[in-house]
Parts: sequence; structure tokens; C-alpha cells
Amino acid sequence: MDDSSGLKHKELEFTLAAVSQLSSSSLSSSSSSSSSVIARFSADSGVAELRFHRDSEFIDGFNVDIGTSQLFKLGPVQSLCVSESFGARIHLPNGAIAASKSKFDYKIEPSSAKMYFHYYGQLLHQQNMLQDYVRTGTYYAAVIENRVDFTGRVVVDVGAGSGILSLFAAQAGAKHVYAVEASEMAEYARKLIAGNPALAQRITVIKGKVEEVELAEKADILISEPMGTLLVNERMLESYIIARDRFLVPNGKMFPSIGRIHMAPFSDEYLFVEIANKKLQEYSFLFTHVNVLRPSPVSCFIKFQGLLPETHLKHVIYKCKIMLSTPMLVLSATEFSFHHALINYTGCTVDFALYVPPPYPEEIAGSFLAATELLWCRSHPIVWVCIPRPVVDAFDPRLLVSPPLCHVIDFNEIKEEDLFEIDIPLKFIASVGTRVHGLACWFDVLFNGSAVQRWLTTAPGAPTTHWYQIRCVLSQPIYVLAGQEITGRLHMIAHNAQSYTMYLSLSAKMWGPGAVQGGILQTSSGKLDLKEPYYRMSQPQSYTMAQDQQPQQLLQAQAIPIHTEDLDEAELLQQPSENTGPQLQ
Ligand SMILES: C[S@@+](CC[C@H](N)C(=O)[O-])C[C@H]1O[C@@H](n2cnc3c(N)ncnc32)[C@H](O)[C@@H]1O
Repeated sequence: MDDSSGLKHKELEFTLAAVSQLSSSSLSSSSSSSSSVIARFSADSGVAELRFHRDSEFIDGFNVDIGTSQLFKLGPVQSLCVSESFGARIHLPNGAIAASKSKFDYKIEPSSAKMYFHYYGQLLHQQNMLQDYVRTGTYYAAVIENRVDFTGRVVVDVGAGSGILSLFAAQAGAKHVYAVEASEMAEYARKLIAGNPALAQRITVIKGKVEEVELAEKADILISEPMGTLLVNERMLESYIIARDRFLVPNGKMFPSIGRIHMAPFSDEYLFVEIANKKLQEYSFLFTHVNVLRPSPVSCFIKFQGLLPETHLKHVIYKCKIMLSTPMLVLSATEFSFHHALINYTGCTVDFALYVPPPYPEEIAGSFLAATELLWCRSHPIVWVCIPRPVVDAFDPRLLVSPPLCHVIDFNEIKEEDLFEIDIPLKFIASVGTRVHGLACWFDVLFNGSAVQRWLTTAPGAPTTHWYQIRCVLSQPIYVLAGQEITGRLHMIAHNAQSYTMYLSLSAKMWGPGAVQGGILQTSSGKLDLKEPYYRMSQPQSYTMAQDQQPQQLLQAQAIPIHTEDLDEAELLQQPSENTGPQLQ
């Protein structure tokens, strides 16, 4: 703020609707009595700050430097959370300043992060990725072929997992590799790397989040495998970008450096019918019935009614568990704690109890819960509604209705915030007359080495990876004729369960006479949660092509020839093996 405006010493004041996430020692007691807390923007000492006051008293110990802060919207209606980019400075009573939450902690729900790192802390899941020969082999080839980029260089392996990419980088002659891994897998990585003494002396495993750890030196090159389903699921790309900003020297290399999301409309009657049936089944139990009992404290019993197949039980309980630890963010005006989850499962009914101490919140809003929305209405206090999930499987590329278009994400250039909301306008020309049932998506990434450029692709028709492909099924099909234009939008909004809410709409534009008016004939839209896609692996694989029918370039891609003289090192790689079950990525 400049002097001439006269604003330099002014303060802007507003009363907080709710305080629930401030947790310094001095504020913790006020978390539920929000009405008397006032937030005040000030620019006293030239530093714009947000301060909190209760009963005219400045609450010492929690003030936010606006210059280094970010605003996060927690839900469509509810409050904004203000945080500092590099962790809030909490002034402790003894005068020390403690770094508190990191960027990761501010945007990711703790229960989601806990489950996420627990998943990656298990060897089974690392093994599943290691055994994806297309994935691991392409990384290996890309690193070994581009020795020139690694030799004598400092490398950071972002999210090192088992440490496999660190070993590749060290093999390619890296001066030193910092393997940063937040999960318990870091301990295994240490052991695995120690088992390769020739390389181990040039690798340091650091247990922690890339958003939080400090490194002794800057990196010349970053290597990482941050890709989730549809490239962006898990929101690990943001950690890759943060690592770039924290550790990489200017003009340093990123392996991979570019990601592309490819999209095309598809037609698949079998899938459409299957999903339509599944929806009926899910809705039948996701309409919840709520009884409010009034002992002290007040408890609500939520009963799922209707058909609950065994296969869904795990899913439902899992959701309940997510709810157990997350509602504080939504119910910012009140304490909201669940007493315990599952009480009873009798064939087709699941009950669980939750305690809601009065006063009841006026409104609950938000869609941060994975695959669910929690809505508030007075007559039935809580309604839990399912958001459809996209489908993951390998499909025949002949199901595509038009050539794909792609959305490019340049890892060298993109800002972390650019990934909070991804908005892709869609425009296709139908190659055939058919019914369009949804949008098919896949991705690829580029290793832009100085010697060899290599793409890792998850395209339909290419050798299958553990990512397969993803399909968003519309609630209504759209009829198109060959040559007709299909327009639409894929709008993805990141949520704090490390994934995205997807808003998809597809429309068929008028074709033939009258087309110049640009009229829309039919449109179909839907909302999906990318967090836990439906793995359709129990179904017979829709796409199985005999070896002799495969295009030559695909067979070549599967073999992943490595252009290097160090073929003895290539022998370290295992042979391809089967992919197993559902996974995060
Ligand atoms: C997809 S796995 C890849 C593992 C290994 N690099 C590989 O290619 O086999 C991603 C890994 O990154 C770790 N990870 C995710 N986010 C992280 C973060 N913010 N800081 C540190 N590690 C992270 C996960 O725990 C997981 O082990």
C-alpha cells in the first residue's frame, strides 16, 4: 500500500463467520466460540498482515503475513482459509518461532495424506509399479540413453519410493542423488540402496515431504514419477513443481518435462448399460435415512438402506472412515466429532454413529469428501450423496468416435496454482455416426533428454500400463452423425483429498442446414470424482489384440530397446510381468 493513498496505517476489519482451523496454543480454546473473534487486515509496518482479535484484545501468536500467503476456498459456500506459503510462523510462548504447516499440509486433508503415504509405504504397491515394465523400462531407457544429462550432476528423486529411479540416475553417472520419500518406504529404500554398495555411496535417502525437507545443495536435474490416473490424480504433480522451485538450479532439467492429457469421445454400449445398472444399485443405498436421537451429547444414527452388495461394504466403511476425521473443515462453526464408525452390518444395512454436540451448524457445504457430498437440510440433517466415478480399464481404440485432442502441461513452466483448476474446452469432429457415451482420456509424458527423446504413453492400443485408460460416462448418450461437431468442456477442480472433482459436458452441434447458426442439438453433462475411479478389471478385457495383429511400432515399443553401449547394466531390469489389481496411480 502506498503512502499517497493514505492507506498505509489503515486497518480493514471484519468479523469472522467461523474459526475452526487456527490452532496456535492461544487460539485453540476459541475454536468453537467464533463470534467474538475479529480478523483485521493491517499494514502498520509496511508489512500487510492479517491479525486476529478477541474482545478487542490482539491474540498474540497467530498473525499471517499476507505477502507470503495464499487463499484456499474450502467449499462453494463456506469460508476461506488463509495460510502462509512456506508455513505459518507460530510464535511460541518461549519466544521461539516454530515452522508449522507446509504447503502440502495446508491443501491436503490429513486423513487423505495418512492413507496415501500408508499406501505407498507398503512394498506390495511399490512392487506393482516396479513390475509395470512399460513404465519402469521407459524410465530406465530414458535415463541410461541420456547419460550425458546425468554424468557428474546432482539429482533429486522426487518421491523416490523404493529408490529405483535414484539407482538408475546413479548408474547413469550422477555425482550425487538425493532420494526424497515421505512414506515409510524411505526405510526400505535405504536398505535396497545399501544392497548396491557401488551406487549407495552416491545416494542419500531423505525421509520427508519435498515441501518440507532441506537439501545440502541445489539439483541440476529432477527425476520423478508423479503421474496418477489421468496424469493429475493424487496431486503429486504439484509436489514435483514445488520441488522444482525449491531445489532445481535455473534451467535445470526435469525428467519428465512435459505431460499431455489426451481426450476423445467414445461409444461403448456395454459400458454404458453396466454403469447405468450400477448407478441404480448405488443410489438405492446412498439415499440415507437419518434418525436424530437426543441423549447427551446428541447422536445421529445414519442408516444406509437398500441393497448393499458385499463388494460395496468395504467401500462404504472406507468412506465412513474418511468422514470420521474430516468434518472439522466443513463444519467450521461447530465441533463435530464422530464417536465410532461401524456398529452393525446385517446383510444389507450398515449403521454408524456420530456425535454432534449442539449447537447445530446452520449450513454444511462442501464437496471435499472423496466421492461423496455432504449436504445439510433441516428435516433430515444429513444427506450423503454419491458422486459418480470414472471407469479405469483398457479399451479398444476403435471405440473412439473422433481423433483425440490434447492438453499440454509443461512441468518446466507451470505454476503450482495452475494445477488447482484445469479447464479444457473440447471440440471434436465425429468420424462415424454413432451414440457417444462419454469421454475417454489417457496421458503421456516426455523425457526430453539431450541425447534421446522418449515418450511414456498410456494410450489405448499401446502396451498396457498400470494406469490403463480412463473413461467418464455420460448419464445420457448423444447421437452424432459422421462429420458432426461435438463440443464441450472438461473442468477439473482440485480437492483436498488429493484428487479432482470433474465437471464434464458434451454437446452435439447442429449439422447440415442451419449449422451456421451454431445451434446445439443435444447436451449431456455430469460431475465425477477422480479420487477413486472404478477399476473395471473383473470384466473381460474389452481390448485384446493378438500379437500378430499388433501394429509394428507397438511391438517395438514393448521391447523398449535401449540405445546405449552399457548393455550389461540393462540386464538389471526384470522381465515384464502381469499387472495386479486396483491402485492409486
Ligand atoms: C508413484 S510413486 C513413485 C515411486 C518411485 N519413484 C518409482 O518410480 O517407482 C510416488 C512416490 O512419491 C511419494 N510422494 C508423494 N508425494 C510426496 C511428497 N510430497 N514428498 C515426498 N514423497 C512423496 C509417494 O510416497 C510414493 O512413494
